[in-house]
Amino acid sequence: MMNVDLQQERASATIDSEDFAQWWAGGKTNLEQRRSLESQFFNDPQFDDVIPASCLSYKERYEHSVARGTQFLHKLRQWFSEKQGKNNVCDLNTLQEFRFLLSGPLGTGLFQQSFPLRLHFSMFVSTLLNQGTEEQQRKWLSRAWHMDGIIGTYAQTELGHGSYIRGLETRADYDAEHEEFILNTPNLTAYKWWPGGLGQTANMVVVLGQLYVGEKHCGLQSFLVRIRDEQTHEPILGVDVGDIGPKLGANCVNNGYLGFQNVRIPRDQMLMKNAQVTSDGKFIQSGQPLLLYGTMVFVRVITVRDVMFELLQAGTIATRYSAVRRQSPIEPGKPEPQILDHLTQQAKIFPQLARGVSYRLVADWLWQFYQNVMQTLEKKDSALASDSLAELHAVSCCLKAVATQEASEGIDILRKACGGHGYMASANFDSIYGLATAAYTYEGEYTVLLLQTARFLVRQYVDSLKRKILPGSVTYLRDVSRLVWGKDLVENCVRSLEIASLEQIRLAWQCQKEQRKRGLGVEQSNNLAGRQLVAAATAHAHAFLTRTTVRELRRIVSGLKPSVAGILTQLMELFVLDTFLRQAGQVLRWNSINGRQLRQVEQRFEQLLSKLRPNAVALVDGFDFHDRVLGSTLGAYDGRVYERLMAEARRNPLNQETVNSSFYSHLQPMMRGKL
Ligand SMILES: CC/C=C\C/C=C\C/C=C\C/C=C\C=C\C(=O)SCCNC(=O)CCNC(=O)[C@H](O)C(C)(C)COP(=O)(O)OP(=O)(O)OC[C@H]1O[C@@H](n2cnc3c(N)ncnc32)[C@H](O)[C@@H]1OP(=O)(O)O
Ligand SMILES: Cc1cc2nc3c(=O)[nH]c(=O)nc-3n(C[C@H](O)[C@H](O)[C@H](O)COP(=O)(O)OP(=O)(O)OC[C@H]3O[C@@H](n4cnc5c(N)ncnc54)[C@H](O)[C@@H]3O)c2cc1C
Repeated sequence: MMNVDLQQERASATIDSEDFAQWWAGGKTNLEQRRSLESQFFNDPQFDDVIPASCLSYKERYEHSVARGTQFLHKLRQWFSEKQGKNNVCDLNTLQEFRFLLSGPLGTGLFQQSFPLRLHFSMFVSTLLNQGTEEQQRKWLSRAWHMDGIIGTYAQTELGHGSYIRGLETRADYDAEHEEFILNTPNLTAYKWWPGGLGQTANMVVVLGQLYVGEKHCGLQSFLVRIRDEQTHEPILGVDVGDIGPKLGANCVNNGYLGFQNVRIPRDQMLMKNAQVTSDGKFIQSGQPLLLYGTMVFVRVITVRDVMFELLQAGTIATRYSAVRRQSPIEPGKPEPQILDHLTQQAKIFPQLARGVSYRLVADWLWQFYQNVMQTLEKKDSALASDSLAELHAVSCCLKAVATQEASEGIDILRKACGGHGYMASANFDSIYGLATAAYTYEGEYTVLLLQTARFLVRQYVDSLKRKILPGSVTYLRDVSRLVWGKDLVENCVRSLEIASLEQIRLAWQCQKEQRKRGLGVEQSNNLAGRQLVAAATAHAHAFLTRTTVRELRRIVSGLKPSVAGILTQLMELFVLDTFLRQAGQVLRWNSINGRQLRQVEQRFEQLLSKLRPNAVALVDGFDFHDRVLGSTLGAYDGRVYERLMAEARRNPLNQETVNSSFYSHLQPMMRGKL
C-alpha cells in the first residue's frame, strides 16, 4: 500500500514525472532499456540481500561483493554484447558506456559500497587504451576487456606519496641484456597503497614507477605487471600484496598495498604510446609526457557525473521522507504538516536537487569537451594539443574538486534533514556519503586540484592583460566592465560571480607578485599566495558552473515538453541564485550590490522554493531511481517509512534470538558480582 501523502503529492503535481524521466534518461527508448535492464537484475533472487549488508563483517562483505560482482558482470556482459552486436570492441565511448552501467544507478543498486572489479574498467582498461601502443593494445586490450585471465587495477599512489606524483619511489630499472625491467620497492614509503581491487582481487596492475636506464633517470612511466598467478592466484615471487583494511566508506572496494622485490617484466610491458625504451636501452620521449597523467584526467571528468547521481540519490530519499514525515504544527491547533512544508526544510533540500541537475548538464558538456580534446590530441598539432590539454586539465580539476566537495556537503545536509532516522544505516546516507567524500580525495585531492586550476587561471589572466585570445572556459576574463544590475536576476548573479572570479584571480596574481618582490622564488610565492589561489579557482568554478548551466539549458530547452522545460528553468534559476547566496562573501567583496538588490535575490530564491514545492515528489520520481538503487528505508517509492524501519530492525542478526549469549557470559556474572 502506498503512503497517502505520497499518493496525494503525485496526484496534485503539475509535471508528469514520466516526461521528466524520459528527458533525464536521454529519451523514451533509453529509459525503457534501462528499466528493463534494471528489472533483470533487481527482480532476480540471486541478487537479493538476505542479511542487511551493514550487518556483515568486513571479510564477509568482500566475499559477498566478489560473489555478486562476478555474477553481475557475467550477466551484464551478455546483455551488453547483444546490444553492441558487431561493435563490441573496446573504444573510449564503449568503455564509458559500460563503466557507467557499473558505477551508475544499476551498479549502485547492487553494491551500495561499490565493488572491487570496478577499477578494472575505469582505470586499468582505460590506461591500456590511452597509453598502450597499437601493438600492445592488440596483445592486451581485448583480453582485458573480456577479463580473459586478467583482472586489473591502477597502482599509482604510495604510502608516502599520493598528491606529489613526481615523489613516487617505486623503481623500474632496465636490464638491456635480458630486455626486461626490474621492479623494486626500495623502502616502506614506496609501497603502493590504496589501489582499488588490489588487495585480493586483481592479478595484473598498471604500476607507475620511476624509470632508470642505467644511471639515467627517465621520469615516471607506467608498466603492466602481473602480480598474481593466472591459475592459482598466488602472489608472484617477489610480490607482497594485501588489503589495507576498513575505511570510512567504499568498504567493498578491496583497496590494497603492493611491494616489489626484483620483479622482472618483459620490455614490451612498459606502456609505450608516448615514451619508449628500445631493446638496446635508448629512451625516446615521442609524445607529450603529460599524457602519462591521462587516466587521471579521464576519471576526474567522469567523477562529476558519479557524484551528481550520489547527490540526487540522497535528494530523492530526503524529499520523499519529508513528504511522508509529519511533525510540528506550523499554526497552533492545526494538524502537523508534512515536514516538507517547513520553508527551512525546502531550503535544505531543493537547492541540492537543483545542484544535481546543474551537474548533469555540466557533466554532459564536460564529457563532450573531453572527447573533443582527445580528438585534437590525435591530430599531432602539438601547440593546439598542448593548449587544449591545459584547458581540459584546468577545467576538470576545478569541476571535480568543487562538485565532490559540494556533493558531499549536500548529502550530509540531506542526511541531517531526515532527523534521527537519517542516521540509521538503513537510510543509506552512510554509503552514499562514503562514496562521495572518497571522491573529494581520490583522483586528486580537493586543494591540490584547485591549485592546478589556479595556475592556469593566473596565466590566462596575464594573457588577458596582453589582449591575447583566451580559451573558451575563461573568455569572461577579457570583460573588465563593472556589474550593471539589470532586470534579469540570473544574469546579474552569473555576471557578479564572474566578476568576483576575475577580481579574485587578480588578487592571487598580485599576492604572488608581492612575495616575488620580497625576493622569494616562484614556488615559495605560490605557497604563500595559496589561500588566494584556492579562492580564485573556487570562484572560477562557481562562475563556470552557473554560466554553463544557463547556457546548456537554454541550448536544449526549446526541444523539451513545456512542463519539463518549466521545472528545469526553475531549477536552473534556483541553482544560480543559491550559488550566488552561498558565495555572498566573495560576491559582495568584489561587486557593488546593495541591500535591496540582495534582498531581491533572497525573495526570488524563497519564491522558487514555493514554486517547486508542489512538484518536488514528482521531480524526484523523474530521476527514476529504483528502490534498490536508493537502498533506503526512508526513500522507497511507496513511502512506507515506518514499516520499513521496523522490518529492517527485525532483520538485524542481533534480533534473531531473544537473549544474546553475552548475557550469560558477561552481563549476568557482572550483576551477580562474579566477574
Ligand atoms: C573510478 C571510480 C571507481 C570507483 C569509485 C568507487 C569507490 C571509490 C573507490 C576507488 C576510487 C577510484 C579510483 C581512484 C584512483 C586514484 O585516486 S589514482 C591516483 C590519483 N592521484 C592523483 O590524482 C594525484 C594528484 N596529483 C597530480 O595529479 C599531479 O601530481 C599534480 C599535483 C597535478 C602535479 O603537480 P606538479 O606541480 O608536481 O606538476 P607536474 O607534475 O610537474 O606538472 C607540470 C605541468 O603539467 C600540468 N599537469 C599536471 N597534471 C596534468 C594533467 N593530468 N594533464 C595536463 N596537465 C597536467 C601541471 O599543471 C603543470 O603545468 P604548468 O603549470 O604549465 O607547469
Ligand atoms: C577511496 C580511495 C580510493 C583510492 N583509489 C586509488 C587507486 O585506485 N589508485 C591509486 O593509485 N590511488 C588511489 N587512491 C589514492 C588517492 O589518489 C590519494 O589519496 C589522493 O590523490 C590524495 O593524495 P594523498 O593521500 O597523498 O594526500 P596528501 O597529499 O597527503 O594530502 C594531505 C593534505 O596535504 C595537502 N597537500 C598536499 N600537497 C599539497 C600542495 N601541493 N599544496 C597544498 N596542500 C597540499 C592536501 O590538500 C591535504 O590537505 C585512493 C584514495 C582513496 C581515499
